Amino acid sequence: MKVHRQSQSIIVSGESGAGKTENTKFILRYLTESYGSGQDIDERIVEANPLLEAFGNAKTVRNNNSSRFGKFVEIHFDAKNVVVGGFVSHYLLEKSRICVQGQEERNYHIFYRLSAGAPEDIRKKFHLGSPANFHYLNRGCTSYFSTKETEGSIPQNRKSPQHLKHGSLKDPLLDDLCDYKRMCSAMQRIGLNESEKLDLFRVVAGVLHLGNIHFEETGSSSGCGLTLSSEQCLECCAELLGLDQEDLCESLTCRVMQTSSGGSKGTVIKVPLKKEQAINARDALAKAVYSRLFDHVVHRVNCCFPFESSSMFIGVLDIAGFEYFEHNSFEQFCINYCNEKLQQFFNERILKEEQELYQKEGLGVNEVKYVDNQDCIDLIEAKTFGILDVLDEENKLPQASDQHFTATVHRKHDKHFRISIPRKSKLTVHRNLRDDEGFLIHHFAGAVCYETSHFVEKNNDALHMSLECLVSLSLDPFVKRLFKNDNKRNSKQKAGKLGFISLGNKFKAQLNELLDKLKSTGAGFIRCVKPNLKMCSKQFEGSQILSQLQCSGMVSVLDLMQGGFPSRAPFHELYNMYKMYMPDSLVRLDPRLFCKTLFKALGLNEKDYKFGMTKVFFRPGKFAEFDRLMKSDPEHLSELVERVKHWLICNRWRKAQACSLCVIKLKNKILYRATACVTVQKFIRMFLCRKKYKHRIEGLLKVSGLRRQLGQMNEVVGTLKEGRVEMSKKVTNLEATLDSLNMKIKVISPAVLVYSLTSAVIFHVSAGCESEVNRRLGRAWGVMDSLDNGVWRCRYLCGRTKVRVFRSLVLPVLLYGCETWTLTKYLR
Ligand SMILES: Nc1ncnc2c1ncn2[C@@H]1O[C@H](COP(=O)(O)OP(=O)(O)OP(=O)(O)O)[C@@H](O)[C@H]1O
Repeated sequence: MKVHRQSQSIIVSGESGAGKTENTKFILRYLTESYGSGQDIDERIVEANPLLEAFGNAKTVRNNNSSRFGKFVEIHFDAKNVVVGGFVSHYLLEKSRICVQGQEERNYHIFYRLSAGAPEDIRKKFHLGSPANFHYLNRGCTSYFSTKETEGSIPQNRKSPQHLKHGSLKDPLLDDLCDYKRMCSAMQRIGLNESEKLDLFRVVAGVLHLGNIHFEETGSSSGCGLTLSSEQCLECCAELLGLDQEDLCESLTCRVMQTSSGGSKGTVIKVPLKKEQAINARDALAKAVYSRLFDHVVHRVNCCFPFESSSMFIGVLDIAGFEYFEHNSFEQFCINYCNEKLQQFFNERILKEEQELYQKEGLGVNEVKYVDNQDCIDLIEAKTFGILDVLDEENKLPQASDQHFTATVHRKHDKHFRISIPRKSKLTVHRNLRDDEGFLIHHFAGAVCYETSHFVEKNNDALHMSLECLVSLSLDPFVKRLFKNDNKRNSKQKAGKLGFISLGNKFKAQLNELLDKLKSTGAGFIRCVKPNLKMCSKQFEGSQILSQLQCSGMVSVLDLMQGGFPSRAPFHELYNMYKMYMPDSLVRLDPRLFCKTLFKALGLNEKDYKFGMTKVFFRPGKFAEFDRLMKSDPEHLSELVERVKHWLICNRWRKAQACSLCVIKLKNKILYRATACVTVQKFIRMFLCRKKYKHRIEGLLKVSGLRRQLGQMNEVVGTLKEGRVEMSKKVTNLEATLDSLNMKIKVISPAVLVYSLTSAVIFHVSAGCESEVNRRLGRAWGVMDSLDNGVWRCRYLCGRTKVRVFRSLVLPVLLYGCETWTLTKYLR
């Protein structure tokens, strides 16, 4: 960012448990500690993590501290590269976990940390107990993470029977009791006051009690009612969420409908819900409340490091990698879609753009093939036909069903090679699915079979109107605020109809916004690789590691790296970075020559770098090596400068000798084919006509013996065609010439290139007294180097032979335009 003056992003990716979050934390800490303002804003950015992790991370079978949401953390800097603030965007919190988890998994950490660590008064106030007492926790793992030291500090009545029987969970980085304290101090440090903290805890407890409300068929009607034991939970939940107890009960067991036709149009009626429907309503409410709470936590965190303006930012993206389980649902579908997009970005940035750059700069690196996944992205996100839009259409149908949606997807894409029916899966468990129960997508990283049951439900982010009204009119100002925007939407939503907010398309929009942002920055990638599935250190399972590298496109990248040059810098940037270490005589050099001279003098291995048209490219790690050499101690530096000077002179001399030989050889080789020719003599004569330059050029010709050499050159330039020489292009200064060469090389003929260069040199060498000639000489050699560029490009235009012609045309001019003794002086 400092060098390129451009915002940067770092995309950290990998499987669950590979280390994305840990590494993201290292990056954030590094940036804030190295470039922080020394004020508490730096600390706040780092301290936001324990809070976000408490609400958004959970124990899964793959990772004890798995982030169940994606985040993009931007650290903003001012013009002096000092941290001024931060901003966190979050993506796709896994909502299903709030209500149910796998047997060995847990709900979000906050539930357990609160149970294990909250002081007795909070515990009583929020009616908390052991995790085993809560329906939303007790179907998964109910044990706490603890260590030997903290195990004794957790009161027995807070531990579940599972914890008491099997002991606590162990992880060097997790401890629910300590983490509770850490989270509280993080809250304090980032500026949350006591009442804000309690608001968060109260809603968390409210969700737990909501889950304990159970229903039973009433028998008398088709509806259901609360079980007897649930009355107490209803009371707790209503109290904690600021709801009226009766309203809550009614909203969970009935749905308000408004008749839309007939004489009774507009009449509001209550339709009792069946037990299953009531359970769904309860879970939907719990998910909505918790996810709003999470949105609020992120929002609140963002308020802790505000900034008015910033010059640039470095963003770190930590988002779940490609996922494939035995059973894959809408969550995996979204996350894999996201990974397809990120992979495409990676391909474009690392492989496509890189190769295009190599080609443009003429490095001659072999092409690396990679799979373009645009077709898979289109399959998911294309308008009308894409799976996301098909799903939205299904959601809008009066009788939406997962089977109908699946059948439509298969019908619309029956010939698409990326999608097939579950029967085509290699796994038996998928082959047992009916055609309308799932689809198999061939992702860049492998085939994944998605089971489509609940896709329609999961794609809808809206709550039933009765429930939305209930919470958005809560007596608790905090809960009310969580649902503030919904209140406005309610007034527009028709009673009885489940409003529809497409989660899939919301995610698509978020993702496209994120990608636009990433594309506007310089991007770096960190691929985390999980060494084994056992969550233990120092064990490396080769085949698993290899498959992760293949999935993430690393194999193609390594191919490219092997033949490529991952670090690069434009000549002028290197020039600006190192000119302060060099004496004036070298600073006067053209940036390209300056760099070349340095590299040669330093004795860098020529395999480690390459000169392109505008940049110098390095093999991995070589730029750092070079930088270290340049920034070494002053004694070493002065020795280096002497070496640079010596190399420069020797090289010029060698070039001069080589070019003389070249001219003589060419003289004997080249056939004169052109009919209408313009000779060098002709254009020299034209310059002589211009009074302004006449005496200088004449003088120069005398001194340098150029005239004799020109005689030889006349023969050489037989290939220049008069009609293509653009005499009108007056070369006014060297830089302009080079600019115009770089810009116009593709449209002008090689003849013009030679003409422009030659004339530029004559102009400049002849532009002043002897010392000026010497000074200009440095520049003139710059032309030579630029000509090397020209030579490369010309290779494409007209082949090697003519390229040599160009070199030999210009070199003698340069050679005899300088005073030989200045060269030989150094050589001696
Ligand atoms: N650099 C590290 N040093 C020590 N332990 C690490 C490091 N990176 C990862 N780990 C271990 O691996 C575990 C998983 O890491 P992390 O939570 O960062 O994975 P993740 O890729 O973010 O997973 P998910 O996608 O599930 O969130 C950590 O809890 C820690 O135990």
